[in-house]
Amino acid sequence: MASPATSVSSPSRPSAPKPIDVPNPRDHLPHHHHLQDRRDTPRVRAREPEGEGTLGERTGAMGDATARPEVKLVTGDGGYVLEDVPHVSDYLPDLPTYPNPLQDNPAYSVVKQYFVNPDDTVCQKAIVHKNGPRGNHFRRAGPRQRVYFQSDEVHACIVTCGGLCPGLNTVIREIVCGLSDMYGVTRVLGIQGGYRGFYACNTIDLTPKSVNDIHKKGGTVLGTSRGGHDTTKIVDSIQDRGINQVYVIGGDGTQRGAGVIFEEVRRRGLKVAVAGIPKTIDNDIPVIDRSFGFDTAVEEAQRAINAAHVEAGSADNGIGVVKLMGRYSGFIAHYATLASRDVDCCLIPESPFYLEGEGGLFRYIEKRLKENGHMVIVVAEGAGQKLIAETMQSMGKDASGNAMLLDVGLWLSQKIKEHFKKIKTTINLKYIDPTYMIRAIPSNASDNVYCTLLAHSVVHGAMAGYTGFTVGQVNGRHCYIPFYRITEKQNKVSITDRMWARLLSSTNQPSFLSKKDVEEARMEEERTSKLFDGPPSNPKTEDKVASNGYAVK
Ligand SMILES: Nc1ncnc2c1ncn2[C@@H]1O[C@H](COP(=O)(O)OP(=O)(O)O)[C@@H](O)[C@H]1O
Ligand SMILES: O=P(O)(O)OC[C@H]1O[C@](O)(COP(=O)(O)O)[C@@H](O)[C@@H]1O
Ligand SMILES: [Mg+2]
Repeated sequence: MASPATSVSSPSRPSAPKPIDVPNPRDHLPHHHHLQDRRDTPRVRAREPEGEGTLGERTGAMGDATARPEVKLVTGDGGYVLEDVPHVSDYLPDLPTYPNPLQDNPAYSVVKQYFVNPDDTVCQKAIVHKNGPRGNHFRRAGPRQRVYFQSDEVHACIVTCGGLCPGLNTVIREIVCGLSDMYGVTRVLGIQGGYRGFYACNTIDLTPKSVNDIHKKGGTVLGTSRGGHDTTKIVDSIQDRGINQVYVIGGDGTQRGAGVIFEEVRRRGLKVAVAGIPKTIDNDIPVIDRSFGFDTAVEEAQRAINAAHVEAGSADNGIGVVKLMGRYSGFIAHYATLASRDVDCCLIPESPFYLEGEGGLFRYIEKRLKENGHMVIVVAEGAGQKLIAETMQSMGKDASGNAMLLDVGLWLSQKIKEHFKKIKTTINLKYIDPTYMIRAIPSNASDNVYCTLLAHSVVHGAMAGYTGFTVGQVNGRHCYIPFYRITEKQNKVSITDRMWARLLSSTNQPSFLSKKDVEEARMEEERTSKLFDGPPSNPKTEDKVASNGYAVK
């Protein structure tokens, strides 16, 4: 503890707000054959609300940790937009750089072009039209020729927050091993018990030896928690311990928290890279292709669905009900249903359903039992919450402010039983709730590889001095995405796209939607996809409230 803080210019804490220039991202790029060599000199602009003064005036406001994040844009020809991430040199302009030690690494020496071209960016929209705009891009992840940290200068820490997810330990392992193997970093601290662990728990030293086997275990060796995000105490702890790279593994709430930490770090003028690795079993983080652990969870869900199918098929009028995770987004239920082909009906939060009458769930169950003698229903935990709330009291919020859900599985099972009793038909209903079983397991092989790549990408980014970013795979390529971009909205199953139609056609279930519902869903998806795929919305002007009640910056 209490080793000298790594703040660069003003070690005393908290330091005075520093003016922040909006830099040209080329300033910290080592090569010269990049953006500026194009015929079009790109323009860098920071977004801000109209009529709120000049750039200079705005930068003063950034000295406040509660200031809204700045959008760093580079524009080019053909509607090209790079939505860039912050860099430590944005607010500490004279930092020295060092050659990347990877260039002397025997394992990597055979790679033809190991360092990524600093001009490389990854497009968010894979599908474009001949005359359409090239659209939004993110900075490509990967090792840079020059780094902003010397190996023996790095003191990294890793924290895991929020719910469990397969692959957490793999990411921890690969950050530790990546830092060590690729950059010769030996000081990595594990923060125990989530965000509050920065100020209320012990820390552990993480070494390649101590993390060697952890990827074979479920959960997180660091422990996790909800709530407890106290920005000042967290950044004090970072400063007091002399930490200069913070790796934060967690979902949307965690990434919001990391964004706030980054703002405070920048306000204090600390040479600290704050980097996120998105974690969510629900796959509800936008922009990225999918979140790690999702594949494993879908695979594990198959076991529950199989059991439900066997049980249902072995009884007269057998009905298997399986509840799967998915608080606000039904991806696990959706993909587990598509993968299984044994499911007759899948209910998710995005698609409201009803029980009684024509086109309702009961009629459909009656029909399936008549046709087939048994059926399987998969229900995401967040489905039908409005319906249930008509008869039950809401359960309030958890420590992070997430809504605690009413048990749709039990409720639905009960309702189905009551209905068939009423129409004097005997059924055999078995309810299977594998909720925590699908997330408390180690990641499968494919997720392990995915976690490894994400961990290496985030390490390269932090070593290169990028900060205030989350690493993510977009259209198959890894890139650095500003925090606000992945927290401004949640990824949801689109009930008006082909993937959901595939499910409807495979289960043959009713859509439960009227024409008006579909129209409304379309309009809503169009509205949010503009926010999602188009040029960034302005986080300074549009305050939103996240589903967990925190203000979205
Ligand atoms: N807007 C926010 N600002 C700061 N911290 C937040 C915010 N939202 C959530 N957090 C913190 O992030 C952590 C994890 O959030 P939670 O919603 O439980 O899980 P997840 O990150 O998986 O979504 C908690 O410690 C919570 O206090
Ligand atoms: O019981 P817990 O730990 O609060 O977790 C339950 C919730 O965690 C999740 O698995 C994922 O939530 P997070 O991504 O916020 O961690 C939800 O599907 C589920 O509702
Ligand atoms: Mg969450």
